[in-house]
Amino acid sequence: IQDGWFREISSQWPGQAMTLKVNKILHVEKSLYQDVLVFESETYGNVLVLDGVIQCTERDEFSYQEMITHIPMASHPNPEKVLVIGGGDGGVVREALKYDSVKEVVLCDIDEAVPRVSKLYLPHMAELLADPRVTVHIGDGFAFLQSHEGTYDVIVTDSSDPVGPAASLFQKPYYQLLHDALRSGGHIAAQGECLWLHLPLIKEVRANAQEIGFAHVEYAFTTIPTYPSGQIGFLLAGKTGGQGLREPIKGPNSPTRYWNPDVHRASFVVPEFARALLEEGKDV
Ligand SMILES: NCCCN[C@H]1CC[C@H](N)CC1
Repeated sequence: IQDGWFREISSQWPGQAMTLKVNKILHVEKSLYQDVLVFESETYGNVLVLDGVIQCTERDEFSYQEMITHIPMASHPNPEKVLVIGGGDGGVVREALKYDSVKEVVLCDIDEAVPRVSKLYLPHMAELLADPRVTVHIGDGFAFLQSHEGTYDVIVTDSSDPVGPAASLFQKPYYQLLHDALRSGGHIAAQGECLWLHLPLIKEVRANAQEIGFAHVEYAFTTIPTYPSGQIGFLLAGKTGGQGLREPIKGPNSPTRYWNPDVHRASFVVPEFARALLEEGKDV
C-alpha cells in the first residue's frame, strides 16, 4: 500500500493493476499458507487480499459468489448435498443455502485463517458458516474428495489463482477426483479465470474435464469490477445422468442481486476471439 492506495500488481496480469483507495488497514497476518490482508476501502467496503491478490470486496462479491453457485445449482433438478472446496470467506455457502432442497453444505478450505478472518471482517459473507446445515472442514480438498466418492450433487471449487496453494486445483488429477465424488447427474463449478488473461489455461482445463468423461463441459462468465480485467469465468461440468448446466430448472428460493434465469443462459455466450479458440482451437 502506497500513498493510501492498494495496487494489485502480479506477474499473472503483466502491465496492469487494479488499484483501490485504502481508508484503514484492518488485519495483517502470515497464515500457514499465505499472506492475509484485510483493509477498509473508500468505495468497495472491506477487501480480503491473499498473497497480494484481491479475493473479494463487500461491494461486488455477490456477482462472483452468485454465479459460481447458481449456475450449477439452478440447473440441477434436486441439489441436496453440496461441497465447497476453498471458499473460506463463506460467500458460496451463503448462496448454496438459498435452496430449500439443500440438506447439507460442507466447506473444505485448507487455511483456517480465511474463515476466521472473514467472520471478523466480512460478516455478510461468513455469518452463514454457522448455519446448522453447514460443516466446516479445515484440510486439503484432494484428501477430502478421495474419501467421499459418489457423495455430492454439486461441488464448487472456489479457489484463488493457479499459483500457490490453489495450483493443483487446476490440474487433471483434481478433476478426476471431482468427477468421482459426484452422484449420478452431479454438477461441478470451478473458478475458471479470465478470457482476457487466461485463454490457454481455460482451454487446457476444459480439455482435461472432457478427457475425464464429464458428459457436459462448459465455460461461462460474469462481470466483476475488482477482479483482473473486470471479468471472471467458471469451468462447469455435468456428470452423465443429468441434462447439462445451460438451462435453469428451479433456482434459489431467496433473492439474488446478479443471477437470474436470463443472466444464467446469457453467461455461456462468449465473444468471438474466445469462442474460436475454445471451440475450434483457432487463434484469432
Ligand atoms: N470467494 C472468492 C474466491 C476468490 N476468487 C478468485 C480470487 C483471485 C482472483 N484473481 C480470481 C478469483
